[in-house]
Amino acid sequence: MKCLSPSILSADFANLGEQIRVIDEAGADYVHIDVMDGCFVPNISFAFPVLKAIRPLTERIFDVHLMIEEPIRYIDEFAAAGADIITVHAEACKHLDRTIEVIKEHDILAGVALNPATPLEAVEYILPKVDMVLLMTVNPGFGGQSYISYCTEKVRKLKEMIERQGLKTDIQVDGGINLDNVEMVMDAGANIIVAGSAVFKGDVAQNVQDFLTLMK
Ligand SMILES: O=C(CO)[C@@H](O)[C@H](O)COP(=O)(O)O
Ligand SMILES: [Fe+2]
Repeated sequence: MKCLSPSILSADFANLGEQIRVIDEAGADYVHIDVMDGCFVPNISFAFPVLKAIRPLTERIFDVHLMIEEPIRYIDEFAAAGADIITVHAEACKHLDRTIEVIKEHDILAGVALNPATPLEAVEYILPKVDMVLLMTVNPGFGGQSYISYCTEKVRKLKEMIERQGLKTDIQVDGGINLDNVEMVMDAGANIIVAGSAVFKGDVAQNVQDFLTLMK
């Protein structure tokens, strides 16, 4: 199944509720929520109060990407705030397996994210326990950056690793995805597409529809 997950990091925060309504009505499957702590990444975004405020506005899947050190400390709160998927960075967890177990205790989906330069071996043993692997295709921390080209090969290799293990794990790509490269990453094996600036710059509803057309 292919899904579009617009990243609200690039939304107009003064009109966040309205922008969520627009992506929902235009047919976006997920809402990608980037949480940054100023420690794991050199930027700070938002957390529980924002999730709680927007949760009643849409029934779309809340796809929460935690760019925070030791996320195990906050899983319960993100689950209570309405997350449907919680993705943690392998690089940020001292005990990745335990962190995934804690997410699963909430009966929600668990994802593991890797920075561009982190080898795929970091997820090899945890793959059977996770629902999704998020491959960062830019260095995490900011929207609006350019896609790192070596990541296409990484998506392909991850797809092979998943198939070798007989799994159907989702592959999410995140960073620098636009209408010009979305087909390339899907051909490589990605099926959950995050797009921030490419959705929220210009006509948001039209951008969502254009992505969905290419993703059919
Ligand atoms: O996690 C992140 C950045 O750290 C992303 O989700 C970005 O928010 C994607 O934005 P674009 O690269 O699509 O503009
Ligand atoms: Fe993200």
